[in-house]
Amino acid sequence: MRTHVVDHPLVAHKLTVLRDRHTDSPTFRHLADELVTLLAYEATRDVRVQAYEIETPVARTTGTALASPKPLVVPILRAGLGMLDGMMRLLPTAEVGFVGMVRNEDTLEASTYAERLPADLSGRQCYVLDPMLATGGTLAAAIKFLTDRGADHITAICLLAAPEGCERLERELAGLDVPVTVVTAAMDERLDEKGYIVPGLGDAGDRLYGVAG
Ligand SMILES: O=P(O)(O)OC[C@H]1O[C@H](OP(=O)(O)OP(=O)(O)O)[C@H](O)[C@@H]1O
Ligand SMILES: O=c1cc[nH]c(=O)[nH]1
Ligand SMILES: [Mg+2]
Repeated sequence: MRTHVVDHPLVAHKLTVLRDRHTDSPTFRHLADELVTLLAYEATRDVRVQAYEIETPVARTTGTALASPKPLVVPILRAGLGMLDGMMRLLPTAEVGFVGMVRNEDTLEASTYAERLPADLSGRQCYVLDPMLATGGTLAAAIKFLTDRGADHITAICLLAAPEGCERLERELAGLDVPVTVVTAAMDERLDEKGYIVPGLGDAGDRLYGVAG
């Protein structure tokens, strides 16, 4: 598994405002949307393309188009939904699948409450959207959903990651022969005793939607 921390002054600034506890939900949603588009630019460097013939006003030429089958974008509900528009801005023709997962705040175990994914994902690139990679339980389970259906290339886009989550993901995906890359705006220090990322930004779903998670 590869982890790519995007190092860009605009990413760092927007993340700073996102973290600020005084940032309200409308601003939080707007910034999360902008950040995802910046991260998606990096995360799609290896999106599959195919040759595509066109005619310019001057001459015929061969360019590229997204290869078929189109990539699948998978927001992990709730908080991943706040990243969907920012991703689709760059991949408007991608297909979207949904997985709803919630972490039990006592056991920190993730469980699935909704899932709408194509049954067969063989040969598909998948872009998983989840703002927080904390213990790694949610993302590990979501990625297994996709590889069990045949996905052969996985990129997770996160706003924040914790070292513990990356290590767990590394362990849980070790035997997998599918390349998995995590693209994140920052690698934070650690998790606290409640499994929250430090310094983090709080509970992403609550920050996005203004209600208790
Ligand atoms: O890496 P983990 O330890 O699994 O934690 C990360 C998950 O925790 C939060 O989800 P939460 O369960 O709060 O649901 P929500 O997205 O609906 O807020 C966040 O949105 C991630 O999905
Ligand atoms: O810091 C954290 C950890 C898990 N989930 C969140 O939303 N925030
Ligand atoms: Mg939450």
